[in-house]
Amino acid sequence: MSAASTRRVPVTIITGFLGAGKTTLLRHILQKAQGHRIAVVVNEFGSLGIDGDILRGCGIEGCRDDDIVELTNGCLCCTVADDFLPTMEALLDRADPPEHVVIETSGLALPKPLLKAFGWPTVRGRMTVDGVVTVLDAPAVASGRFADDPEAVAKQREADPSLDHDNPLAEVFEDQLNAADLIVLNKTDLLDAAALDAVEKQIQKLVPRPLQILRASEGKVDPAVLLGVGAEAEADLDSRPSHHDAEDGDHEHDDFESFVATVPEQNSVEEFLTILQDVARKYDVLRMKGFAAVAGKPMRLAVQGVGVRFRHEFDRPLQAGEDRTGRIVVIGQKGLKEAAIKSELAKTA
Ligand SMILES: Nc1nc2c(ncn2[C@@H]2O[C@H](COP(=O)(O)OP(=O)(O)OP(=O)(O)O)[C@@H](O)[C@H]2O)c(=O)[nH]1
Repeated sequence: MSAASTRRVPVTIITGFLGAGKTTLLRHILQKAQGHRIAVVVNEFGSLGIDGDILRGCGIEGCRDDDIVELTNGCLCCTVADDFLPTMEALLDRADPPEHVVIETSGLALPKPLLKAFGWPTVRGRMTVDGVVTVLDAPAVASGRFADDPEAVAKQREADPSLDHDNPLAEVFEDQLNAADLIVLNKTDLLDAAALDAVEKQIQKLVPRPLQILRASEGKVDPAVLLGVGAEAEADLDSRPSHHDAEDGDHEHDDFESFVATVPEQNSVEEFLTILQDVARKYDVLRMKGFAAVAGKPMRLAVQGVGVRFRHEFDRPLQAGEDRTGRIVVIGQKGLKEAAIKSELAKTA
């Protein structure tokens, strides 16, 4: 057997909480890594296939549509055997298999079950996990979004000693940190130097072993660093503790909820953004993303919200006769008030 045929295809897993900047980072890598055959596997929670759309729309030369595979049938960490492994095998069995595979997990995925999948006989020996890259939203970490409230935890423990978190966000955050080979501290543009130093110290304390932390804005990290970690992470599972080790990765994400809300054609971008921000604030929404039409505008408006911080752009022309009803994915913690949010988004200002 030749050296080329025994070479294992390196895989990079990009994880990180909802809205941390995974797709932005991936897009940057694809733009900078021209000339390399990279296949991308995207998994979203509560999907309208938006991330796939964004990546396909990147206009990168040599990046073919079939190099971007979307897995929308639930969260990767729960659908490993049904969806994920067959997808990996199909990539490997292509006439021109990729040189590198990058997987963007959903923001709520626990990376460990995915890592374990690389020990399955059908892919073991053909692929290796080059590294798990965990993207962090620096201002969200700084604001304590993922930290437990110690008093609430103590109270909960009194009631049920088997519980160790009052904040499901903290649990996902820790699992994603514990699995990391490399951390990208993203959105550095939104914090000053002192706050960044403090966040970095906080993260160093939380990780189970010393890790390199790369600071980034708009996911701008050198692909050569990101895609050449050489960690062989699948062979090193024990040093990556997970809150769900005892459950053998069986994690139903029942701490979080998501739905798609339809929105009518809007009168103006500004008014629409105000509605979205109000809804995010009032109902503690974690993530919103989707599309809408605006009166008099021939282009589709794409909106992205992480908490109350929103961005928007007109991303593509709306076709003649295309439905001008918009659709927004809304994600939050369990108990999200779906009916109330849908009714607020069904109105225009
Ligand atoms: N200010 C600022 N915004 C950023 C940065 N990186 C990403 N964003 C914005 O943050 C939002 C979320 O970015 P995404 O790349 O979609 O995040 P994600 O982690 O892929 O999100 P999910 O797939 O929903 O979990 C978008 O509006 C981005 O434009 C950054 O460095 N600074």
